[in-house]
Amino acid sequence: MNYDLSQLPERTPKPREQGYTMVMDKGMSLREVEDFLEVGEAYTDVVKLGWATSYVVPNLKRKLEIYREANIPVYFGGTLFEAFIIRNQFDDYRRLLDTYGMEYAEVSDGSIDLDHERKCEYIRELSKYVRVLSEVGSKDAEKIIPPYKWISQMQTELEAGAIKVIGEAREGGNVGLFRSTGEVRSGLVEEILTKIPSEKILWEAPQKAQQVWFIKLLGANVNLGNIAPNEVVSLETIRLGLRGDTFSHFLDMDAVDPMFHPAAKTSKPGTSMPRG
Ligand SMILES: C=C(OP(=O)(O)O)C(=O)O
Ligand SMILES: O=S([O-])[O-]
Repeated sequence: MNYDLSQLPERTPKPREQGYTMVMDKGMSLREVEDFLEVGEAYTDVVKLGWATSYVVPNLKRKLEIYREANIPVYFGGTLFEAFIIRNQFDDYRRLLDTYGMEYAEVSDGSIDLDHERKCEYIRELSKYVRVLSEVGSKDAEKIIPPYKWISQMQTELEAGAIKVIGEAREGGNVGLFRSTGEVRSGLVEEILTKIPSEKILWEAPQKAQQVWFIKLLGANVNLGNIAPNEVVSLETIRLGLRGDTFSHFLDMDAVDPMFHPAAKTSKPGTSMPRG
């Protein structure tokens, strides 16, 4: 960090198992990746090449090399996995992972109806070769999966070998974990957390209000995903309580200047905490 500041929540150091930031690259140029890494490298744990953009982007090999040089693992979006599966090309998908030297893969069923036992077989098979992130939740806003199903799918996918389970939100943050307005399905999240340890879950939370909600609930080291590359530094400040949204959240009120104690605030108007 550039200077000292007290009372910050402790962030897990890289390589992290917890406190993950998963960034979504939906087609950045090589130069954009380099620029992004200049500021985002320290705060990025894994990059997803969104859905099937890896089929289309030029210079894919070089792009993967640049991320590799920065020690940031990359995986192809789950939609690409689904695009191979629906075409009966699972063996081709495995070869693709091999050809590009991928160390991570996502197994999802956000756009297809996949028998759950079969999904677990794919997780078991791929986890022999790569670290598997499996995703629960549909991309279809009409398909509301009840909490008990989220939980049983997450449990069985972790048992099948997934290192983490991803909660679906899409790039917009308006399905799966969220309502169409972007509001968190808080009852769903709280119910999931009664059964699945939060360090095993990577919550897709592309909108700032969603990131804030999870950080307030689960702390600075919650795993968050589908973060836009140009939001990574902002997210880090929110994790640290250095943006208005979480400004007071991590402070020990006994250690702050008494002028800013809530009691002082009510008795002396005009000395309230600055918002920023
Ligand atoms: C993020 C998305 O999907 P994937 O996990 O396939 O990248 C999406 O469809 O918005
Ligand atoms: O919709 S819920 O689970 O808050």
